[in-house]
Amino acid sequence: MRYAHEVEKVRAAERALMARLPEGALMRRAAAGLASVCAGLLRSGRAGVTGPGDGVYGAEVVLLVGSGDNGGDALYAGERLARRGARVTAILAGSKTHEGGLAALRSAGGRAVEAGDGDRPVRAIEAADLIIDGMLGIGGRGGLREPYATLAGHASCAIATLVACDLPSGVDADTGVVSGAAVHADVTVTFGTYKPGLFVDPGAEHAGVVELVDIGLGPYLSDPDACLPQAADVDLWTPQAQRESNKYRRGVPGVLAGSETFTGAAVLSVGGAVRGGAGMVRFASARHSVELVRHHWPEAVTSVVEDSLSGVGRVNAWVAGPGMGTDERAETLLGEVLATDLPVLVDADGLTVLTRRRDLLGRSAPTVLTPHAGELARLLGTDADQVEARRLEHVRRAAEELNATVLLKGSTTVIAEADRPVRVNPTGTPRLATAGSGDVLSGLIGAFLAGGAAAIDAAAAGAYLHGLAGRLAAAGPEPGSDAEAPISAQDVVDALPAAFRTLAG
Ligand SMILES: NC(=O)C1=CN([C@@H]2O[C@H](COP(=O)(O)OP(=O)(O)OC[C@H]3O[C@@H](n4cnc5c(N)ncnc54)[C@H](OP(=O)(O)O)[C@@H]3O)[C@@H](O)[C@H]2O)[C@@H](O)CC1
Ligand SMILES: [K+]
Repeated sequence: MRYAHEVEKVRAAERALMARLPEGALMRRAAAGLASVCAGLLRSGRAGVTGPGDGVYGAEVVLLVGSGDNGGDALYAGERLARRGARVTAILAGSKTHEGGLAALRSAGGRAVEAGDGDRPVRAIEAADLIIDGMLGIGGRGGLREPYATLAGHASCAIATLVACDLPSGVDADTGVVSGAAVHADVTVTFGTYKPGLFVDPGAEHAGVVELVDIGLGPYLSDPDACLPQAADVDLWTPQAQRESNKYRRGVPGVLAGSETFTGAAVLSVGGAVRGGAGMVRFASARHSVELVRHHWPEAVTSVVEDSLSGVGRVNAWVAGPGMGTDERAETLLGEVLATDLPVLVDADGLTVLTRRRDLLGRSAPTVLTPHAGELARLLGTDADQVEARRLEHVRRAAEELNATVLLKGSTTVIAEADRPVRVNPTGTPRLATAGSGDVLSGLIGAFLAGGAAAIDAAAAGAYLHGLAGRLAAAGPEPGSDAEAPISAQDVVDALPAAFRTLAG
């Protein structure tokens, strides 16, 4: 798991640690880590001069330097690279410049130009092998002002490898929100702890590959605000098929989905549950949906239901909502599911019913809600645009107000439960924005809930494997190829076994 802390907590830890260290020591640690990553990039030939040598000697390095300590880090890192023979040019963009850092760079042979000095900054950026973005770090607020915005544009278009110091300038550290221009980095070297904005789009997408440099903040950091699960975590959260396990031990999800008119959602949701490792899936719906599910998934045990689930048989968790409609019948059946003391996942039409029946959420068993931005906006009585713009804030609020584990789908899927760090899913792909993809996710999470996983673990594992299956389906079987193709929700179902296999690897 990777853990992220908001700015306020980073600052508090920084103060506590700084009180024990000589002045400037922390900045020098950060700069040493930054310089070391940059030297590694130059050495590997990913950036800069190729041929014999260490890749640093003779490399053209440009520093974009802002007025705060982020600029200071960049200047001290530039000093280190200059001492190893790099030709370092600092472009001074702030109203003031970190004096110690600038003096150190100059003493190592580096030079400085003002951002407003004609075309010299642009020429330096165009000639660079590697650019360090030291304009703004955790002190940045709102959209980038000039000349930062213009420099961010030039640097992001340059052929040089672009390394962001602590975080890409223009990305909000706590939320990942980008308002206007921002640096689009290849690599971000972040200090002490990850920042939530590096996990969540559009910030995540601007950060590129993120490298964490340990500067000793760890013991002084309080609880994290967000975390990014890794394959090993997901492996722990997915119920393992023990050798002795029979189909009941692995857990039986019940899927309440589809209707006389809408059948596709039901087929896909059951598909997610079957491929999620459920020993057996019980499916309850209107006759037409039942017929289609029996045809596609003979392994499901089906029941035609009207206005009661009494004949469905024993289940360990419920998935309710995909394609089930929003009429009175749907409301009655959803009410019956939520009145049980079993874990329940509610998705799609089920969420629409909940907008008018919030009272159904007054339960003590685990509840997982899987809305997209529009559905969450309706549940919270706000606009979808607001939810999209501030996803972390809204998912946290929803978990508190709705008494549930809330998984907000989208460019970055985020999962919240009261009093816990938000889990951010690292595996999504825009290719998953396709009809029926969410239905697959609901069944998959349902399988994990039925297998005994805690609600937040089931949701995070489901999002991870679903995203990975989407990526694998889009990439196809060609190893090492970057080519991708559009995918259908059924392709995601079919790629789930391959996604599971990567966990073992
Ligand atoms: N925490 C740690 O443990 C460590 C932290 N370290 C480093 O310190 C960094 C934080 O430094 P910091 O506090 O000086 O803030 P920083 O990001 O450089 O910028 C502040 C300046 O930006 C300006 N400004 C703001 N918004 C703007 C905008 N939209 N557009 C344009 N300008 C804008 C604002 O100017 P003002 O609005 O006041 O005029 C203010 O002067 C941190 O990210 C890390 O790199 C390491 O050295 C060691 C360990
Ligand atoms: K930066």
